Amino acid sequence: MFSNDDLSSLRWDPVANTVEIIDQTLLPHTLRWVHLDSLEAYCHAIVHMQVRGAPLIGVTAAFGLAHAVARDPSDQSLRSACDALLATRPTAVNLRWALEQVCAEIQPLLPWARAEAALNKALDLRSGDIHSCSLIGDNGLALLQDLYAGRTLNVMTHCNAGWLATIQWGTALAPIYKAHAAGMPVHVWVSETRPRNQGVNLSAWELQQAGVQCTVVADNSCGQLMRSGQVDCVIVGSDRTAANGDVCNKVGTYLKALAARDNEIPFYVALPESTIDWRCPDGDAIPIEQRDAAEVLSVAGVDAAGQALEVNVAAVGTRALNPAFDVTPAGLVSALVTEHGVFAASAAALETLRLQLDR
Ligand SMILES: CSC[C@H]1O[C@H](OP(=O)(O)O)[C@H](O)[C@@H]1O
Repeated sequence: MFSNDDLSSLRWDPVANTVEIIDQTLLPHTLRWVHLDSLEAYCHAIVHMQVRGAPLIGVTAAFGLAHAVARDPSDQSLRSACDALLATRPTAVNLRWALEQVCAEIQPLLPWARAEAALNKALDLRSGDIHSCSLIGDNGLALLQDLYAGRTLNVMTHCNAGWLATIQWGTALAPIYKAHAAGMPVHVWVSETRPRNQGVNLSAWELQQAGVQCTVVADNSCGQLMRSGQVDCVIVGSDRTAANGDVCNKVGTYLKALAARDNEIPFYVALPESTIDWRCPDGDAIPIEQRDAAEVLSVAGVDAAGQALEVNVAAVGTRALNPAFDVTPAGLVSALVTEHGVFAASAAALETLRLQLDR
């Protein structure tokens, strides 16, 4: 699995000198690769969730900055491109992290040297993400093996934290792919994840492509599945984890963490170091993206003839609120699964990691 770029969510086209991304708003019904050939196209792709998922947002933005610098390497161009990309979505810290990584690399350089250095940095971040997510898979696999008792292991996940949210492997789904590859019988409860349906649209598609058994369930049925003993553990991703271990992830994560705690089920968060915000003291300091209410009031899909359509599910004039994320307090998280190992969701454990990494 993941032996080629066809199982990557973003690939570099050296001929066209642009990246190609999968337009995730069309999945699972249509798999379409799209060239991003302007800074506006990169920003549009992130704002409208053609690409989504914290690590993928960061890597995409890095290539977007490299694209802008290749056209105008001036300090002003660098600043305005960073501002435009940073303004696309507020919650996933990988966006800021990736832009800072590229800027740190090229700001000291003379303008004529910046374009190549920016592209090389973006390519490094892309390959680094693949490596980090593979290691997250290895570290998470050890936790699944500890839980495995000779029968199918039932893992619940929320939203999509698979390879579509990163470059390859994913974060929350990486241990599942590793377990499947190792021959462990594993089944995934895929929570649909209203309102953007990343679970039913993306995770279910990914897992089926990989031959991993999965069942889509309504978000609201997950508590009963846990209470009736049908869930061995929950694994989710993160968009920003604070220095005290609080986890900001797709809205609905907090409710699953509460149900898991009530049923004494391990609740794991899988994330790369790039998703830890060392400057953020706790979850209350994390900006929660408020998306268009229309996403709650309508559903997109295809009709019986396979034609794309969007239907309104509420009466005209109905009001809706659409927070895209929530914060799960560190005390509800059993462990943080990173590329550097498994850590307690606590300020002390993360401080140990920070010192280990010299951040
Ligand atoms: C591996 S990060 C995945 C993370 O990103 C998703 O948010 P969105 O689809 O809005 O970008 C969700 O929170 C996932 O857990």
